[in-house]
Amino acid sequence: MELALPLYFRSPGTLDNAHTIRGPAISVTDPRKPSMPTQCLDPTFFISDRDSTGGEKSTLSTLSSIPYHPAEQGIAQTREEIESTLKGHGVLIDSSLSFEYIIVGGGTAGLVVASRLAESLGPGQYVCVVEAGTYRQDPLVDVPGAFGMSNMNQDYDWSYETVPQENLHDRRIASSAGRLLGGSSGINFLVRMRASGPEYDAWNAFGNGWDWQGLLPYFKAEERYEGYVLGTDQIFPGITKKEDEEARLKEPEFRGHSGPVHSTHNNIYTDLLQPTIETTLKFGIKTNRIPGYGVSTGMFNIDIAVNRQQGTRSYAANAYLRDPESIVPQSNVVVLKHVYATKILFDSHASGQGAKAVGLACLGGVDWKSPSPVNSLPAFELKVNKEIIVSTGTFNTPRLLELSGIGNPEILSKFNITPIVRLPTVGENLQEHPVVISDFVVKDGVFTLDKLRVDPKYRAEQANEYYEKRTGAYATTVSAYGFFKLKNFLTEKEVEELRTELDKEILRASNGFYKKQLAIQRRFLDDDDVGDVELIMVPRVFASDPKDNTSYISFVVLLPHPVARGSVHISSSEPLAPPSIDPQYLNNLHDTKILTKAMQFVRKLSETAPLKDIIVAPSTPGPEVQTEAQFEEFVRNHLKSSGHPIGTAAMAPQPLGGVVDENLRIYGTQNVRVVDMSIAPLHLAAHLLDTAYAIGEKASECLSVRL
Ligand SMILES: Cc1cc2nc3c(=O)[nH]c(=O)nc-3n(C[C@H](O)[C@H](O)[C@H](O)COP(=O)(O)OP(=O)(O)OC[C@H]3O[C@@H](n4cnc5c(N)ncnc54)[C@H](O)[C@@H]3O)c2cc1C
Repeated sequence: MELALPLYFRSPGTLDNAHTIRGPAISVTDPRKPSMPTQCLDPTFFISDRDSTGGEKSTLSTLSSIPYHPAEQGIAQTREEIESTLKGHGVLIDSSLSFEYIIVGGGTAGLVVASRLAESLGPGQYVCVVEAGTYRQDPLVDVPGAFGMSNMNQDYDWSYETVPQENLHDRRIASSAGRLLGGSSGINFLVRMRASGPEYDAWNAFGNGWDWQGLLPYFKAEERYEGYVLGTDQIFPGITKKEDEEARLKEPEFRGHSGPVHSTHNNIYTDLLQPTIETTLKFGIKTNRIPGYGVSTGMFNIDIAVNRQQGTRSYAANAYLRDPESIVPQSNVVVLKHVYATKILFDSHASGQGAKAVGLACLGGVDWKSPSPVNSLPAFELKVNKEIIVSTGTFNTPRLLELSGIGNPEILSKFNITPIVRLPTVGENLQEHPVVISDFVVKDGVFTLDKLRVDPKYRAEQANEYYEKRTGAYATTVSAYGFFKLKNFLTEKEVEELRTELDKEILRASNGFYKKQLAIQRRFLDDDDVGDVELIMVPRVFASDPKDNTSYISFVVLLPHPVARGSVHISSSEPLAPPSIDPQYLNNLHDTKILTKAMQFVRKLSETAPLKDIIVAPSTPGPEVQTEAQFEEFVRNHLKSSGHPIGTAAMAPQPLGGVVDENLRIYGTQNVRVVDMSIAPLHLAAHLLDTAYAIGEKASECLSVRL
């Protein structure tokens, strides 16, 4: 039976009329699974006629091409709607009523703070969350197997680009950051992990008192660990039953079981896992049953942010807000969606202990795909009683601070912004993990997640399984992640050359903060508990334009501790103008050499049994890429952003170049804090989601409201 898309999926101009879907007719208000957004469950999402012809579209890209927005989500809020939301709380714009706290940015860390603050407020006291995006109950967010599909899509993502990168042949690099309620936790790859202990301890080298042991309770506070269905010893070669049992015994010390964000593991493992792990073991890269217990090196079965019972992404919006869909998600949290903060407003009469924030200037109703002129948008101001918490993420936080007059006076004066707080390092110290991806064609009959793309029957079965049980390939993401040392793939002479290279960078470092950071990174090179390179095995095509009926194995190489430091600054005083993002990728030999040699290592892995027994040929880069110079050229042409920027409002002493103190308060202000990944002073060998939640949890305590 062929079925046209239900009416509310239609979006003129975006949906090709010929693009119909096949499958059993299922009512969108199907009562069978009332606890779950029914839209997510409709198996017709996964079955398109284009796919069944074996055409170029994969199931997942079909998923991303469906304009799936319940009407209210796509519509920008008008001033009237914003006013009525506020009125519902007894708050009138322009009245003398004010919020106790305003959280700018309803993202990963921001929603933690909003939720925890709300727990401590009395009747009639409100936290206001101002979020530029909206709540998206949507398969591109909710379905775990759709990971990555919303990236660089303006409905979900700020979709930034860097300035041309000199060392990447002037390429501009696509740079994602979530623009929806839940922030980047709603568009990321659902990976959950913590860095190794010494890396958090290194933050304390900047005198802020933050370290691994101190952060552990906050990691536990955010986590609802659901455990394994299968024992890891049954899944990962190299892990014994005894190790598995010991890990379970240690769980109470390291795992949280009653926090809001779900954590579990995949239940489907492809034919690529065993050979990958057996091959990396041959290079001395051990398997690790307990990453997150203080040492996150080795290959491991990653935790994923999936609510196993519902089969959906667990993220800041649906974990920390009780009911993110309603206008009043939590009794004393007011969430303003589609509202963009343009400026923190300060009391011009305050003197003495620093600038005092009294409110926030906002624009409502921004249509991000084609923003109207600023003066035609509803503008309003919110008043704050206690504090403003800036949680707009590493790219947008320096933008908001600079637009508000907090930053380097030279940059501010270029855009005729009067400096309120002179902090020359706002927007500096940008650190980002560069990644390079390669993939290989695998032999026929080897089971990979490409089966969803190449096999319509399997796809239909999996869609039904997801609909019925919320399990199967659509509830599955990537499993095998690992961090390892340079010595695992380089000779001692090569490692020594890289140490020397880093020593030279330390001597060249232009300021004390950077010098100190590099000295720590130099120490990390000799610490077996801190990874120098990350390897992710993606069990499907990830780098190539896939061929029909062909399956792939992909490897992502990521550099956890780059030497490169970049910046993010405003490019205009016009509040909607995107910031100028300059990560300075590969501006040094150290980063270039490690990434190049790691790519060569991946090729070597592919030529080593048992991996080589399932591989037919390299696809991207192709077999013609052989020499170190050719691999380096490949890296320059293909390097991508990981979505892991940090550091633009670093937590460090002000004389050293810090923007916030150990309580995350911005120097020179009385009541403005930054709570997001921009406060991290030094990068981590980890994906950042859990750390962002932990920062939010700890910040809530800094605000003296809980524990
Ligand atoms: C594509 C991608 C994949 C990733 N994959 C993983 C992964 O699998 N695992 C992992 O651990 N980490 C991953 N990360 C990193 C991790 O998700 C982020 O580091 C973390 O979520 C950042 O949290 P945050 O609170 O700093 O910012 P965000 O979560 O990005 O929140 C910032 C919020 O502020 C809002 N905002 C910004 N400016 C304004 C303004 N002026 N007014 C109003 N609202 C505003 C934004 O819309 C957003 O909601 C990924 C990141 C990306 C981008």
